[in-house]
Amino acid sequence: MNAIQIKNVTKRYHDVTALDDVSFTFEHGKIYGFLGRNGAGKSTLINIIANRIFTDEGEVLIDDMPAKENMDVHEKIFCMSEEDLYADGIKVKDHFKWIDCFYESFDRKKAFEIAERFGLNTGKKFKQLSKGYQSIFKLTVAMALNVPYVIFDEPVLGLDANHRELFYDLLLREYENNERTIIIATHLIEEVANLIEEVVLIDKGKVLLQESVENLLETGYSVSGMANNVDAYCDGKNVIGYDELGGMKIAYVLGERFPAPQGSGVQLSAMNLQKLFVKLTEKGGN
Ligand SMILES: Nc1ncnc2c1ncn2[C@@H]1O[C@H](COP(=O)(O)OP(=O)(O)OP(=O)(O)O)[C@@H](O)[C@H]1O
Repeated sequence: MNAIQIKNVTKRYHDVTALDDVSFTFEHGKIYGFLGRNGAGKSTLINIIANRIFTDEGEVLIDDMPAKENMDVHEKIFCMSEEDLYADGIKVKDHFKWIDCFYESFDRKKAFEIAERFGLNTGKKFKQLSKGYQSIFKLTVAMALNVPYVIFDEPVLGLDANHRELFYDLLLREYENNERTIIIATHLIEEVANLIEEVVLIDKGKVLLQESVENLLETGYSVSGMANNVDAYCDGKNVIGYDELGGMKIAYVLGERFPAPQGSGVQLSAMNLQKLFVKLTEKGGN
């Protein structure tokens, strides 16, 4: 109950298997980072959850109801993505008016407040907005909808650094006031590292890892020093990757962090989320 369950979902495009028997759950009331390299299958899964495309095998359940062509489910979920679903010639404020007519859960007052925070001119037509402001408009709509499940597919494309920070800040505040499930698919991992509670990492159509950020950061660390010292310390440990420069080596390790013995010649440091992601998914893109 109260979750998005992905059950044995497979999706193929001709000879490409975009999703390969994927099963996991987005629980209610958490902020997720949905991560993966280019072509990993993120948008495919998001589009399936949002009912824009269908699975070849398996199904998606939202609050225990099949998501496929189900209006009751439709009202619980909103997906903000790069695709332009808004008519070019309509002013932002009129878009708000129309959305208000179609979505019971749309808070028009909040939409205008958010627009003002971003400096979005609601008197402009959609096509007159810059790329960044078109994204801001779509974010504003997503944030002003009081639905239990909100999915952002690459939400900050085209936003400058100030607007990206404002978006993360507003999202967190919104979440604190109104707990719901927020799923953010992004490549800007470090930017969302402080925002997200749990990571789902997808790689070549399969789930590679689902873990809380806290656990990940606790169990991931790097070991640096002369190559032979690093190798000696890492013997028997779960090393997920290396960087090497001259005789120096850095090993990236997952697991319990045992203090380096005196004289071992290695230094242990925390590993950030982006490094962890890069090392886990390093072996070839699509
Ligand atoms: N309409 C389509 N027709 C054919 N192949 C497709 C189609 N959509 C996606 N694919 C393929 O499915 C795989 C997964 O693509 P998807 O867009 O889901 O990845 P993604 O993780 O969202 O990538 P990115 O981060 O680059 O947006 C890729 O190999 C892609 O080329």
